[in-house]
Amino acid sequence: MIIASNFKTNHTRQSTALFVNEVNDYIKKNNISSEVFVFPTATSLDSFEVVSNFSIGAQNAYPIVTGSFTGEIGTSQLDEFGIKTILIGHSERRHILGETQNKIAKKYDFYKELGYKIIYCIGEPLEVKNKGLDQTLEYIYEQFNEIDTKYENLILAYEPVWAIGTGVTATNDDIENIHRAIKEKFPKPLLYGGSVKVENVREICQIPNVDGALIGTASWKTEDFIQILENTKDL
Ligand SMILES: O=C[C@H](O)COP(=O)(O)O
Repeated sequence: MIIASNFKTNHTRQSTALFVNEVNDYIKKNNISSEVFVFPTATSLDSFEVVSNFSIGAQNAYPIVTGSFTGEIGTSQLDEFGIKTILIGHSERRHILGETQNKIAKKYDFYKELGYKIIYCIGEPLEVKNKGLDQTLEYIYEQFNEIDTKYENLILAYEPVWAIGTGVTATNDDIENIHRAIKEKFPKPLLYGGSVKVENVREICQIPNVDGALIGTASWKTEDFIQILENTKDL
């Protein structure tokens, strides 16, 4: 399984370090074989010493080494901490921060050329979901425009926008149908994200074509994230 925690705009430098160290200890002591990712805020990135199946990634970065892009970070800031994993295409960046598909594709190409592991997010808003499965898939496929889906270090994450941070998880049938369709077209590891919780993570991770979960809200307390890892460790 692949289990990822996206901190979004939560946690401080200090609480991130406590979280990462506790999770690392748990993974080590319990021989957890899942691939685990944590995406802290940019200000909380650091040179954490973690086991090989645990990676710290960037929630976002600009496609540049260094330059004049106020408020952004580039690869020289990521290199300082050995960060080689990045989230691209998250719905909050698409819909709240206005990243277009073209900009996302440029960022994707830049980080692909550098060999980063990319967790690439796709997902539809409620008004699209309400039009039915065909239109939902059509919308999702457009989010692959100009994206090299054959890239070896690519992990996909299907996150319906209406399920993110709302407490409303997609139904198992919805997840199964969408994951089957995406997987047929793009055979890459595929995570589900959107109100995954301690209580439902195991069931969701057992749906066919679900290779893990990308979790926000329910992953921010150390004990909850550890419980999520515990609930999925044998899958
Ligand atoms: O990146 C994570 C997703 O946006 C899911 O967030 P959530 O678990 O709070 O719904």
